[in-house]
Amino acid sequence: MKPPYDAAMPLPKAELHLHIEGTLEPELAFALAARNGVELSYADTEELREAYRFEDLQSFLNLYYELMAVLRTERDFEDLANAYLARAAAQGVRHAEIFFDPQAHVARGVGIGTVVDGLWRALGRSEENHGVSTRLIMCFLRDRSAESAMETLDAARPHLDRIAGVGLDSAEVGHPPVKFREVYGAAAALGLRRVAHAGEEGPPEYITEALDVLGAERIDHGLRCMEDPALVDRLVRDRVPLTLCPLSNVRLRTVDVLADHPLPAMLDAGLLCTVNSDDPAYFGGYVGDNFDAVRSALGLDEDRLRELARNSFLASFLEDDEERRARYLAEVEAYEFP
Ligand code: HPA
Ligand SMILES: [Zn+2]
Repeated sequence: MKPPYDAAMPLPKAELHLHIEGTLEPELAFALAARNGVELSYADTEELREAYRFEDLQSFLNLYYELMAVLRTERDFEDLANAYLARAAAQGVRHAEIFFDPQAHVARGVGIGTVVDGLWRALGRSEENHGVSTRLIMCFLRDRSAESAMETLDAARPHLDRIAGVGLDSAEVGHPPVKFREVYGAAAALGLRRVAHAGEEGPPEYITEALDVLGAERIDHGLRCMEDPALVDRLVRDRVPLTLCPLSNVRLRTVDVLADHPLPAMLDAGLLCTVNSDDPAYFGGYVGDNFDAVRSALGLDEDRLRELARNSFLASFLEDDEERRARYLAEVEAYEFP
């Protein structure tokens, strides 16, 4: 068992926006390809890394879905999750709420049971092995049909004891939240928490819809709320958390350069912002790297960094374990910057 708090650790934080498939590092992709006899269309890790030049969300998603072909067995998902948890722990992550994309696996003939059981082999022992508490959030792919989302929720029923909530990801524009009204209603009736990607590439109206139609409790990204002052007022008033991913925004060209990122303006506006890594293997850094990058590019001071860490625990789904949340928050307040 790891000690609960070590002053030599980085700033304690929760990670709330992390796609487990987006933690597939090139080295692990090649190792799993070899283990499973899967042919990749890249000669080596260097050639694969060359492909990590994205124009937008879709160009990233194309590679993200392609590389998933190497994930086939429970052990693959276990190894993937353990690799992430070890890296996250080293960057101060104490709690992680982890997305996974079952439809992308089921479409390749890998059942949802393989995915959940495999991930759980790592997550179920994460506290002992990594000192990180976890939750699992099942995402629906918004560029697939509403019927497919509902089938996915049905297929997940035997596994709901290990799934804390549902989310919505993949290609945003043209796939408004309203498309998923029914499945979110069904998820709520099953007692699942609800989050949704909105306002990454899509317009501010998608954020409003995610709140009003889907009952989203957190907005993933939400960057484009800044185009609508009335929406910002609402998000501030209702303390709706936003899970921002600064390095992702630069890599997917939502923001030109990190120095132009609206995070400082969003914090000044009183928004409950958190900093996360999204797909760290693809976007050049894990959550601690995102903290370091915004610290240097945006000149955030220690009070702001502590606020971001505090927000991450306030925004987390730890309502079922308030004692733990209080412990994490105390660690944030006690943290001494080096
Ligand atoms: O950043 C993202 N946005 C939308 N869908 C995703 N699926 C993985 N990463 C992302
Ligand atoms: Zn995301």
